[in-house]
Order: sequence, then C-alpha cells, then structure tokens
Amino acid sequence: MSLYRNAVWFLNGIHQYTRKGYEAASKDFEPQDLNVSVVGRSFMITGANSGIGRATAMAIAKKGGTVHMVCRNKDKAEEARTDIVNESGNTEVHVHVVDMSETHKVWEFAEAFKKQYPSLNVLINNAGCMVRKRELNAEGLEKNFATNVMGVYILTQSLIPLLQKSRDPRVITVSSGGMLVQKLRADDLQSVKGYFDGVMVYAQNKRQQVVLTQQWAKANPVIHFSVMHPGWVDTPAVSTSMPQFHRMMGERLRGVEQGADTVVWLALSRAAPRTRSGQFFQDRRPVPAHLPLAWTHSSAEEIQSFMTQLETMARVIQSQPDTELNGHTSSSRPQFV
Ligand SMILES: NC(=O)c1ccc[n+]([C@@H]2O[C@H](COP(=O)([O-])OP(=O)(O)OC[C@H]3O[C@@H](n4cnc5c(N)ncnc54)[C@H](O)[C@@H]3O)[C@@H](O)[C@H]2O)c1
Repeated sequence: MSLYRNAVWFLNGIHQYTRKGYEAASKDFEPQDLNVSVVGRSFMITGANSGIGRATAMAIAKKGGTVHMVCRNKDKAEEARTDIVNESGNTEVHVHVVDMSETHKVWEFAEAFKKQYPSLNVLINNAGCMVRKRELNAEGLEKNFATNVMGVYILTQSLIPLLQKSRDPRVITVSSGGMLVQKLRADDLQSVKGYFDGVMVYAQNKRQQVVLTQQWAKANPVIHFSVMHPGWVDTPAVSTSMPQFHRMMGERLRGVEQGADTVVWLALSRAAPRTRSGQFFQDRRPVPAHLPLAWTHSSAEEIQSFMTQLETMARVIQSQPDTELNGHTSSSRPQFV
C-alpha cells in the first residue's frame, strides 16, 4: 500500500507541486483577492527569517500588517527583519526569539505574548524541520514531533483565547503534501517503534497537523483554521534535508513567493474565511486530505486518542518548572512513549 501511495503522490507532485504546477493553477487566481490593506491587523509567523515564512512576512509587511517574527536564531531574525523593514517601509515588524522545539519555552512565550499584546488576528504556524536521526528535546520528546506538532499545538492552544478576542481571527498551518502518504499513527507519537525514517516521521507530523486543524476547527467556530501545502519549493529546508531531491528537481522547484502564495492568500484575502474552516489547501483551493483508495482515514477513536495524548503531554510540560527541565537527566525526563 505504501508503494501505491508514494507512486500516486509523486505523479501528482510532478504535475501540481512544481513551478509549472503553480503557473497552471495561478491562471484561476482572482487578482483582486490580494488587493487589501491590513494596517492595524497583527500576524505572528513562526520560522519567519527564511524561505516560505520570510516571503510571507515580507508580503504581509508590504500590505501594512504588524508582523511578529518568531525565530530560533536572533542574528538571522534581525537580518531578515532589517530586509523586510527596508523593502516594505513598514517598521511594525517585531522579532521574538523562540526555539519551537523547546516545548516549555514555547508555552512561556505564548503566555507572555498574551500579557503584552491586546490582540492577534492571524497565527501562521510555518516553522518546521526534518531531523533525520532520532533526538530528544529537554522534555523527552522526539525533536521532529516537538517542533512540528507539540510546538504548534502549545502555541496555538495558548493563543486561542487572544485570537478569539480579535477581529476576523485565522490560524494557518504550513503542512506538506508529503502527509498524503501517511495515516495518523496515534500509537507511536514518539517514533520508537521500528526503524526511524526521518522523512516518514516528518510526513507523519504533517498528517498530524492536518488532523489537528480539523479538530481545532470543530472546537473553535469563531476562528478560521486552515492547513496547506506550499508545493515543492527551493528553500534551505529542502536543500539541506533532502539534497538528492533538491538536485533532481532543480529548476522545477517553485520560488519562495510561489510557495508562500497560498499562505498569504489564506492570511490576507476576504475570500479565505468564506471557505469552510478546517480544510487542506493547495494553490488557493481546498483539496482532499487523502489520496483515492489510500486507506489513510482515521477512526474517531484514533483521533480522540491523538488529541488526548497531546493535551496530557501539554499539561505535564506546562506544570513542570523550567529549571527542572534544564537540569534534566534522561532518567528524570517525563516519559511520553
Ligand atoms: N520547501 C518545501 O518544498 C516545502 C514543502 C512542504 C512543506 N514545507 C514546509 O514549509 C515550512 C517552511 O519551510 P521552508 O521550506 O520555507 O524552509 P526554510 O528552511 O527556509 O524555513 C524553515 C524555517 O523554520 C525555522 N525553524 C525550524 N526549526 C525551528 C525551531 N525549532 N524553532 C524555530 N524555528 C524553527 C527555520 O529557522 C526556518 O526559519 C516548513 O514547515 C516545511 O515543512 C516546505
């Protein structure tokens, strides 16, 4: 079955996820959709110093929005901020240094942000990673899961009350079409079973983001949730984590603005919140979150188990003093396996 899924996915990808795929899809775009001013609206973007996140931050700054860049590396973030301010002429661009893999710190950041800022209109969960070896964070969580899922979960859950108070609130999560080859595996969130394949762990995390978005949409009707695939985009993430794929695709990869286009459309356009909340998007359109005949649908019990585990982990991590986590030994880490 996984061979079938991979083959269908790759054939779809060659037609749709490339630069040519974008150019074909963009013929149906409504040019007026991005003819908006978002002065006075605020946008938080994780991983905003590079690739798709940076192109999104630049596009939003150019439309007058207040941008909160959430980045791991202060120097790289400040450099990107300078470029964004210079090119957009918008000085309402703020840097927050947060490593999304450090779960307790993500929670502390979100709590502090809520106290400091009266509103947040749009949260864009863009930061993502593909760590090829199994590594753990201070809380004992597998690194890909910690960054791509737990960080996204904690940040979003913590900011939901602030988003709910704000006008036209939206949450956009940058997933990947790679998730189409994966069925939710709620029984192995820490990837301890079998051989550790970083590419498949990443794809599983991206499936988890899609499931999370569907569940958030059901639980929070005031907020518009969406999750999306940017296509295959020429970014440092691809060149460093998948060098062979990067070489093979070469000129066929999308540029960063093309990859960011649907994120920007979901964040800015008036059309986006008129779509049903909780859907998976590609090139400004909701598309199925499952390949035909791929058996990747999950039961209500599997989804419930996944959500319960996330909530339990979040509670344990939030209740732990940061000092305790910094001084951890592997035996004193909480066990989430
Ligand atoms: N490029 C593609 O073809 C492609 C395809 C599908 C999905 N995506 C997704 O797009 C998103 C953006 O990636 P990109 O392609 O622009 O790559 P990129 O390397 O240019 O950007 C990734 C960003 O995430 C940040 N990041 C990673 N780990 C972090 C952490 N622990 N804490 C804080 N920030 C962290 C990086 O610093 C960087 O700013 C990712 O979620 C990625 O999975 C990319």
